[in-house]
Amino acid sequence: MWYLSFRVHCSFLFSLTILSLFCLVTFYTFLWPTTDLEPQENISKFPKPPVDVSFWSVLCQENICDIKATKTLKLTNHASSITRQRIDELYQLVHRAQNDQIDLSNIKKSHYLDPTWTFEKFIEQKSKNDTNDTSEHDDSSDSDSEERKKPKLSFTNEEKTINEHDKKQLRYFIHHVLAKWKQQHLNDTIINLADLMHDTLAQDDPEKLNTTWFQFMKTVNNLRVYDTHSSQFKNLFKYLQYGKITKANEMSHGTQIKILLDLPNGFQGLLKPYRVPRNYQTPSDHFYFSDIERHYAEIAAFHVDKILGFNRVPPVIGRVLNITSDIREKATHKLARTFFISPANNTCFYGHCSYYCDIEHAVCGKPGDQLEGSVQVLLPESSEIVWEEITHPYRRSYRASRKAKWELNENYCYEYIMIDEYYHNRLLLDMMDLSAFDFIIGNLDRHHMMRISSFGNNTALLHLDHGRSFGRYDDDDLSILTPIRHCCFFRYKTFARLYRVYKQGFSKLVSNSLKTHEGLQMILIDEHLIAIDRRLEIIFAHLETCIKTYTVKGVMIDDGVD
Ligand SMILES: Nc1ncnc2c1ncn2[C@@H]1O[C@H](COP(=O)(O)OP(=O)(O)OP(=O)(O)O)[C@@H](O)[C@H]1O
Ligand SMILES: [Mn+2]
Repeated sequence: MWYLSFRVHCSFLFSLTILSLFCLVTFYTFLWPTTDLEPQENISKFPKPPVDVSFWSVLCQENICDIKATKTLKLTNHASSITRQRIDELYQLVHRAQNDQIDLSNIKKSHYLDPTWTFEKFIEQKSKNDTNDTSEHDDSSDSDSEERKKPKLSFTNEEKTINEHDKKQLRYFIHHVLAKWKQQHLNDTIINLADLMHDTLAQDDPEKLNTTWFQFMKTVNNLRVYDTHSSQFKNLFKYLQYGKITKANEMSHGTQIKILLDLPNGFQGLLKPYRVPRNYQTPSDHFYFSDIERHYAEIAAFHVDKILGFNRVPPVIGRVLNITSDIREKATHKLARTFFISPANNTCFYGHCSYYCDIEHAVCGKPGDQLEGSVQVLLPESSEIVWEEITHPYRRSYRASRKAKWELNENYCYEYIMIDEYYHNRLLLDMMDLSAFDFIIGNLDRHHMMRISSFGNNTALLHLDHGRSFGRYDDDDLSILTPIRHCCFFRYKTFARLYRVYKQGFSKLVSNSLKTHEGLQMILIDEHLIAIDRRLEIIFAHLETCIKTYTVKGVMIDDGVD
């Protein structure tokens, strides 16, 4: 009996040992991987250097308010070469010069630095060498068919480039021409889109005259595309953000997916869907022309333009859509055919376009049917409202193997822009404004400039298409400032506005504007906010260099445009 009890005890102890061993092994097997993760979690608490988020990995992230996407290291402010004090001094210099302007428009030829120099004679003399040489000026491989005839200017072998004397005279001539332009347009009446469309609508579609859309069109004029103080501006966002979508159609222009939404009360919106998260950085081996468009960049660009006081970006707001009820069920047959259910059971579509419109780069609802996007008010185009598309003279080559002319010629502004009468009006300084704006938002993709020619000569450039801006926050692409660096002309009024936002804290203003007026979260991560402050200083540094070379009055121009 004792022996039996001893054996039972032994086998019990034995089983207990085996069980404990089993538990220990199981414990380690299951626990090891978790404890293995712990150090990684700890590491992730430390700031990592900013790295490229690859296109493939980011597509797997959720596309609603992806603020959870790994936050990267806050960059320390890169020093620009200019101090706060110097920027203040520059402002004083510019301000004084502006109050002390002479009326250049009434100055006769005798006041030219060289009274024998005239623009006509200069062109005539230079054109002599040009007659047979067409290849030199044919930039058609860079651009789509350019209908406008550009002036031709070439130089003899002995004189490879424009000489210093002619450059000086040409600069003076530009000041003179823009002063004259200011005089001619000082009393221009402001024209709005509603007035341009009124008569035709009254005849063909009188009901449209009573829509909120028509009311908004009254605030889109030749100088700016909205008025922040108007009730129309405030109302507009309700339609873009919440208006019931009645039709979803693909927009045929452009190279990436964009959906035209029919909204209530006559509005139409241009939807750019979520593609990548806020901390996406364009891979450094990607060219600007293959960069994927970002909905948050469209939204951020609108706010930056508004804070800078240009008011040239048609209003945009973020919207959370239901991919099925807002898009699929309202889609045209052509668009609807590209919808499918992904292996993760999400509704997706890819549409038709030349970049990223395939099943590998589909736009998917996630989580569930939800999809974020930017919705921009669509401005009309009709027989009364004619748009003008100007090939940007500083456009990039859009080829990996080729550089554009402006990249190889430091005198490009003198030889191609200043001599071209097409720029002898507000367009020249609108282009400088655009250069500053594009530099701030990091937009390399300004292939064309758009304006509404039905407004006449005094028509502002519209700032459209910023889907490829905010591509990098750790790099400032100085080449975007080439028009300013080459031409060294800038508007007094723009300078004053840049300085005002600089003093008030540029990124703070942008970030407040986003917080107050934008529904989507964290449109610009801190790294981008730091970058825009830094870039504003770099613009001042560029202007300082221009001023050192050409004096304040040689650089700053008042063409009457606010
Ligand atoms: N808000 C708007 N109102 C009216 N027309 C617009 C608006 N936004 C864009 N467009 C028109 O649609 C065209 C294409 O839009 P957008 O440039 O945004 O597309 P994209 O795919 O980026 O084009 P690309 O690849 O050629 O740069 C513009 O050039 C302009 O003519
Ligand atoms: Mn584009």
